[in-house]
Amino acid sequence: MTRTILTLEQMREAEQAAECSLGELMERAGEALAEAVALGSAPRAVLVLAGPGNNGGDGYVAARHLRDRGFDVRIAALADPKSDLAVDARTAWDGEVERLGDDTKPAPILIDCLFGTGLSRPLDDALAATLMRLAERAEFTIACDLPSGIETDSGALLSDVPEYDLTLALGALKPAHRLSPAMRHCGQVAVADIGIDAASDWFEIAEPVLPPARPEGHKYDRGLVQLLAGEMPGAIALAAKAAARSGAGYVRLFTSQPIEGLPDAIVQTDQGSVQDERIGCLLVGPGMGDIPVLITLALTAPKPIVFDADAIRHVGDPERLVGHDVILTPHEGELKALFGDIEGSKADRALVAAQRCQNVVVYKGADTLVAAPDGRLGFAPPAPSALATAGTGDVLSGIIATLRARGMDAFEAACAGVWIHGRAAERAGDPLIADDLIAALPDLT
Ligand SMILES: NC(=O)C1=CN([C@@H]2O[C@H](COP(=O)(O)OP(=O)(O)OC[C@H]3O[C@@H](n4cnc5c(N)ncnc54)[C@H](O)[C@@H]3O)[C@@H](O)[C@H]2O)[C@H](O)CC1
Ligand SMILES: [K+]
Repeated sequence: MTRTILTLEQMREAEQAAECSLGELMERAGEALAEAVALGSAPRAVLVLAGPGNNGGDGYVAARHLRDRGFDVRIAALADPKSDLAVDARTAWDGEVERLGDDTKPAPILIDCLFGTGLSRPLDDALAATLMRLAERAEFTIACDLPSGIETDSGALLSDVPEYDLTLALGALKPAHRLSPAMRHCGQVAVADIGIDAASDWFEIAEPVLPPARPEGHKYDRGLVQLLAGEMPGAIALAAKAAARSGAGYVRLFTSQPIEGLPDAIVQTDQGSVQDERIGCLLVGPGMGDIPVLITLALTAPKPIVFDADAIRHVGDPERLVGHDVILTPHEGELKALFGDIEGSKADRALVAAQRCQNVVVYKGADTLVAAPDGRLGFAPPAPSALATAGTGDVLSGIIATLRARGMDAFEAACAGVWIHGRAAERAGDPLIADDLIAALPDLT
């Protein structure tokens, strides 16, 4: 199921538009938090850290529900509640409230309800140190909505942040749950349905529905991926194999020198035209090197194109791509080479890039994003860090080119490719090499 991602502003609007009262939202949030803890542990000692805002309010509610479920609950508060909702939640808790500090004793279960989406500045050093110490001493750590210390829209760490076992996102995912560096601190991320129902163009990329192959179809129905080789054969060979193993009907490589070791089914030729109507998608860039004329050639083709790696660096001006049907797959350095410095969070940068070239941009990294010029933004679910090895990007471009050639729309193909690539990495294990990803593709495509 696709999970919606809401910014701080959208979250506040959604809260106001909710059919129930804000108090009811907080009650559901606290109850969901207690439920999540009870699912993960038999009743035992719990320490709830409560902040001054509504995140703290959720903590008082959760404490009440956990005590009802037989947990031995302590609350340590940073300060008295400031918001009306949090005051009400505090009042409904008839147990003791400790003052949070250096001498706060740890417990096997730690619930962090210090700050959520309202965090506006770094935690004080002493508070951050206390949080780190208590998290280290706990066996099960859970963050309410967000780990405290994280900026919700950018995913930046404003101070030291523990790595939690579980983060319970309230109402919807926030950008920080799927952006680096914050995402690595969230642990497993579950979403609690508290009655907020907001639409957004931002979402977590989910398992794709791939186009079925027609039983009576021929090889061109399954897609002809046309690759243009450049100076270095290794990268384009990986992309070609990935394209073939992702279910392309036909993979053809224009190359002046045959590349050794490729399956015979991948046709290598120095003849042919990018004008061939049967081409489903062109792929240019892996191993291209310094042959920018390949970009000019590809842009004469009347068909969709994937530009990866060196091709991105050689486009020159993003506006050159306007009016063409292109998917760009830059990592950080390539994005900067083509678009220069763009202000804002990674999400902002991805969308600005897509706007400027009027095409789909797959902005790669530990937190890959897929941006469309119309404002849609897909956030990749976490993928193994073992993907940070040479050649994995070539494999991704090969997968995306095949999905595009199989008839998927550019944004859908890019999102699906990113999802499949991440799952292939999970299957390949750690450490992996790019070839291991290719071996995992047939089961996923
Ligand atoms: N969105 C929903 O539908 C619901 C969200 N809930 C929870 O409410 C928080 C957001 O609450 P808010 O009061 O806006 O913010 P916080 O609790 O995160 O903190 C605000 C509070 O803290 C002060 N502050 C900010 N940064 C610092 C700092 N570094 N040091 C000290 N103090 C700081 C700030 O001035 C405010 O006073 C959301 O995440 C959910 O957990 C509700 O449950 C209802 C449903
Ligand atoms: K929190």
